[in-house]
Amino acid sequence: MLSTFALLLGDDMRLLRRYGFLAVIYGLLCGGVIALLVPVLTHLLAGQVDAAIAWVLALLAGVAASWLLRRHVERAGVRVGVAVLQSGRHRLGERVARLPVGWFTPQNTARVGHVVTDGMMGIAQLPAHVFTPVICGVVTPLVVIALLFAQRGSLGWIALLSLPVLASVFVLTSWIARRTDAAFQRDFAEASQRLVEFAQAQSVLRAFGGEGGSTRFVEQAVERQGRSGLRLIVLSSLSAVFNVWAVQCVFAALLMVSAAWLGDVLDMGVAAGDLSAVLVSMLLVIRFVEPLLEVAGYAEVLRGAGGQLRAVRALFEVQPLPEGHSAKQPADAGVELRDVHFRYDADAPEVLCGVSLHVKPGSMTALIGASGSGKTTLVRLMARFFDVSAGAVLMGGVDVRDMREEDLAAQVSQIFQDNFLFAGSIADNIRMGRPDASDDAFMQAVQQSGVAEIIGRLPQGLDTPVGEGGARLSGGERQRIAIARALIKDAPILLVDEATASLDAANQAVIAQTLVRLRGRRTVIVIAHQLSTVAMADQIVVLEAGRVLEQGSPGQLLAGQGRYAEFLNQRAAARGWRIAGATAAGGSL
Ligand SMILES: Nc1ncnc2c1ncn2[C@@H]1O[C@H](COP(=O)(O)OP(=O)(O)OP(=O)(O)O)[C@@H](O)[C@H]1O
Repeated sequence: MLSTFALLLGDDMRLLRRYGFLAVIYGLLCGGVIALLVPVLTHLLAGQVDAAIAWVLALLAGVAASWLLRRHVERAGVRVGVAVLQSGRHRLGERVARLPVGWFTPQNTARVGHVVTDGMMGIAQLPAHVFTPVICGVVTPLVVIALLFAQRGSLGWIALLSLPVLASVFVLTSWIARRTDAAFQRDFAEASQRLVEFAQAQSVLRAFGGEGGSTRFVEQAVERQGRSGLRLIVLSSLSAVFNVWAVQCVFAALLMVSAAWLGDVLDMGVAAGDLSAVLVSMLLVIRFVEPLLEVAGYAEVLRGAGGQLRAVRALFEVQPLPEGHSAKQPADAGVELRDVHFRYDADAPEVLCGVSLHVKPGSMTALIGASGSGKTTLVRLMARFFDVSAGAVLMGGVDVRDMREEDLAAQVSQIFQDNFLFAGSIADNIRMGRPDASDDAFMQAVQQSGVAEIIGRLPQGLDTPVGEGGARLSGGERQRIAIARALIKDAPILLVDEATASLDAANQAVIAQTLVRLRGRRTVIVIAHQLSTVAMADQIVVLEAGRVLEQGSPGQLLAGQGRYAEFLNQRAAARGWRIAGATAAGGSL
């Protein structure tokens, strides 16, 4: 717990240390106030009112001091909370910003969102609202134990020995509840995923009358979530009951010993002084148990907080890509892959198995291959979304792992399928490609990308807000803005995923024109889906199951009568089946 706070707070950890120190002092002071009750009660029970007055005054001073200190503790706790929300979020943000781009899957992005919002808020509230009663609930009983020892050894021993027993019970119950909670969170996430999937797939389900199967999956997931939710409720309430019950057992044991002592005093007619000692001890027993009951009540909250802290810690534990520090600049806009191997996870199969490739500066390379052959992975490695498992990716002769992030970013621009837009205006999103671009360069990118046609239709033109993630625009419009952003960046190497699935015919044409325009002026590496694109490439690379099957100019590959030629022949044979007007040059792969 503390180590996660240290990760979040950094230098501000001193605030937590100060808060902890004050909370311990406050717990000791509360114990001190209880200690003052002993002489007050002893004198009052003995009828020595005058002697009691000084102690009563000391007691009142102690109560006032602890009230004042409590305010300080609370303020210190709030300061820690504010530091968690400010520097903690900042530190987490810095960490997340250094993670590999490829790590940002929808699942991981949702994780970050959850941690930064609910998780951090929950953690920020811990010091002020949870830690203070818990720290006092541990420190104050320690003082009371010393007082009990002074009153009667047996009571002191029972109280002292009860602490490790209670700690074990709390740890055991929270371990059981934590395991059940983990199962519930897993089933909850799965049920939510199924429900979202079900909602998103409505058009398909209704068109194909396939609701039955999908509803069954949703129902099964919701049923599983219901079962694990019920188990969690039962076990967590049982844990809470068991914790309180354990404290009550300690209370019962202390009361029994006190009652036996009282019986001895009454039976044996010992001096009245002993009777007041028994009564004072009984009061101490009550003051010993009270804070422990409070701690038992917080066990569930602490367990929940533990989950949030673990989620934060897990984010800090994701390893960022090592930073490159070489000041060596790429010699040209060439790209080279040297015997590249890659797997997404250590225990996953290899997705790329020894790919070697040389892309000349200013040339155009078309990557083609069946779905899953590794085309997207290959261009992701060029943009250093991940690092290769073995081999090397070089830009202008420099290994991308040695390049500073800004140098690599300046070298490469991308037009991929999952283009993200920020919640600014269309102009903001385009200018992001190169904030210092001239107005001429900006307008050129707007024209060339087809954005001019979009803004002509919108009353606010370039100032139209795109909404969160570009939600107010169509997929095609988002794509054009992303193309404009890539064009304005003017990086020497352009990586393009010509994914036809997400492009309408007009946008396909925009991409095609962009490629034609840039051919020979920039190094273009394109995951090609259009035959026209493949035909104009200087080099075609055919991938199959993570290996380069064929590589060469369109003419060479055709002459080689390999997979590419086979594919073109199949296309030619099938052309008779195609709707009039579709030519090889206009078909899609
Ligand atoms: N983020 C990921 N985590 C784990 N495996 C992945 C991930 N992305 C892709 N893969 C796997 O890597 C392999 C290659 O995928 P890749 O997307 O590179 O192929 P592709 O040729 O681009 O396919 P497509 O044309 O369908 O986009 C596939 O088996 C895929 O399941």
